[in-house]
Amino acid sequence: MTNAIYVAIDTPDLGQARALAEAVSPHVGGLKLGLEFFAANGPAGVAALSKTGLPVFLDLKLHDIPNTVGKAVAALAPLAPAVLTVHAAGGREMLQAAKAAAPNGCKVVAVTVLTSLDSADLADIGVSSTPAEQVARLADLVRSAGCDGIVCSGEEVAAAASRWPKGVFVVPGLRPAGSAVGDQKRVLTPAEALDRGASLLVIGRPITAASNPAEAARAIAASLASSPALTAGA
Ligand SMILES: O=C(O)c1cc(=O)[nH]c(=O)n1[C@@H]1O[C@H](COP(=O)(O)O)[C@@H](O)[C@H]1O
Repeated sequence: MTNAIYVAIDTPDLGQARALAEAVSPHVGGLKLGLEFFAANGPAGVAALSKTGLPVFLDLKLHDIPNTVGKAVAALAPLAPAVLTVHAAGGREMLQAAKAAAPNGCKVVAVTVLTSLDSADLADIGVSSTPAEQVARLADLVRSAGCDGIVCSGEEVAAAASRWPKGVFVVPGLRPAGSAVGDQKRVLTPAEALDRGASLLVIGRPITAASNPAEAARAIAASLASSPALTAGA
């Protein structure tokens, strides 16, 4: 059975990242390395964490003109990420360029509406749609551009998954009941997100900021064990 949990290793410290990855590895399906880790450690850091043997989700949320994004994805290809993120708002040609440059086996998923945003934040940037409407619109764009899936919150994943049966649905903004929400605004528990159709669960601070990250990861994995969707995974 696939473990759908990808732990977000959000730290600039390579030693700490390696120790965290090793501690939680029995309880997760992969590692998510994002901007904080990449800005400090670059491709060499990604290669170092790949040695844990866990699949690596490289979350750089690329968003630029098509030529630049295509070349950046090509430059990242030797790292053989299992999953790579771009921003759906980069538009169709950018999405096509990213997918065309991605290595075989790499899922290119596009961020729709960040889980740290709500309707008021969307209004601030000139988007009058609700997060649900905007996610649906961008999911259709991402699909028609030939990418593999989207990143959205647990609130939108059921609707998105019903419209795209073969899509990969990455869901961050996850909090076990009672844990601190922090800067996230559209939040669900990991089990709820899995039940609603998430294929991959991105979980950071509920694991990494816990006093015992391995135990936190084990408990979250156990909370998913009764889900009918347990076999879902990237
Ligand atoms: O692409 C992502 O992974 C992502 C998209 C999104 O909309 N929201 C979001 O929180 N993320 C990432 O998911 C992780 C969430 O971390 P925690 O809030 O600590 O669980 C961070 O690494 C974010 O960069």
